[in-house]
Amino acid sequence: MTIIYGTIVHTPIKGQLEVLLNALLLPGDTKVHYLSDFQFIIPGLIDTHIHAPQYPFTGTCTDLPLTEWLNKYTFPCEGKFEDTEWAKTVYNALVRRLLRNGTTTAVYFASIHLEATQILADTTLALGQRSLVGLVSMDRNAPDKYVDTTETAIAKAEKFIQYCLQKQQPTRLIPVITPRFIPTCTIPLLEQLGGLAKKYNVPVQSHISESKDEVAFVHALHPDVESDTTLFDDCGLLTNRSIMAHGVHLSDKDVQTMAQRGSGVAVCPLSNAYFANGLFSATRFFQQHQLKMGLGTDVAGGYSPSMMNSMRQAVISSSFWQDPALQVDWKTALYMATLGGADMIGLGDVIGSFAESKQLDALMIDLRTPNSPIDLLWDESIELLVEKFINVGDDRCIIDVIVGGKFVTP
Ligand SMILES: Nc1nc2[nH]cnc2c(=O)[nH]1
Ligand SMILES: [Zn+2]
Repeated sequence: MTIIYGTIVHTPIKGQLEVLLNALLLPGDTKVHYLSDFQFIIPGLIDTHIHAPQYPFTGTCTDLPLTEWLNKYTFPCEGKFEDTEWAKTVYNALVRRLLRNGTTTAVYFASIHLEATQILADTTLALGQRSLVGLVSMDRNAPDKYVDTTETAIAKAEKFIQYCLQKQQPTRLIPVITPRFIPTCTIPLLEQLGGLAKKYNVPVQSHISESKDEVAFVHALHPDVESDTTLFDDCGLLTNRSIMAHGVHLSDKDVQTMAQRGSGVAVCPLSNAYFANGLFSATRFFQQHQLKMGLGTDVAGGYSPSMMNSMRQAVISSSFWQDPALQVDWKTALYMATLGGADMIGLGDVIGSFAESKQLDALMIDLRTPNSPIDLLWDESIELLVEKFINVGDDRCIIDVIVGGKFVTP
């Protein structure tokens, strides 16, 4: 058995940091880790929205509006995952990179390929990352080489769900129904995916009211439909396990509907800065509708695979609201990246904060590690140390990564 003794920091209540000087009991070997004054433990970070097959072009190609970006860069890159060797190479690199950056749970969009999506699921299990994985469904408005028919899309989605369920790892590997977004899905496809979500009681993910061009595209396809929200709802895709990315152009009525269904938004502030043509009203939607929310990187629409950059961008972008009451502070960003995200993805009883009844997903942080990006020049309270880590720390400060009580540091 391993005991970690030292400072533990988490956000059990939105906007509030709790610091515990305590001991954590871990199943495993028989060592005692005593943390130094510059080390502390925080919950593992949860990326609630990331596109695994877009990892090769992360950090480039953000020069076009969403629909042009999809056609020029994204669909061609995702299409290459027909090649299973390529999928193994990329997914192995990605999952390691995410673990190194403290992402202990990730909610993935894969591609339309069954084998490559199974490889992503296997890779997360093998490397010890908790994951929710979706095989992408689309049956129109995509290149001929990278699109399914309604029938093949449904058959693949169902096969992938069965593949994951048969692994019997209900808190480790969860299959997700994944209509890409409304423009690439016919209504029969959306309805049948809603049927699968119900049949297997699995989560749903998609993109919702992301950008001006996306909203216009949906309006051109469905002039009589009020919004993405009403169409998803009509197709049975807004459940208490629905994870909808972006939501920058949701109306209050949409948010009310989502909140009533128990659905949540994966807020992706970095990619919103490039594609969304607006700011997400996180604080207002939480206060007025108690909307569930997590944070996502949205790689590669977001240029960074690190959730630290998502947290920072959540704070930075919210500073553009004139009203200080609408801004997001770093503690709230940490909450969204941990317990907020856990609640939204249906794992709030399992991970996201420290409690005896929960599994232990945690990061060991060291601000005095060799090569640390942080110079500590005077005495600072633990709260200031955590704030410094959130704002200027990086993977060099994350010295250990623990999932389910097991060290999975790459
Ligand atoms: N950001 C983003 N939005 C989308 N909408 C449909 N597909 C995508 C995608 O891959 N990334
Ligand atoms: Zn996305």
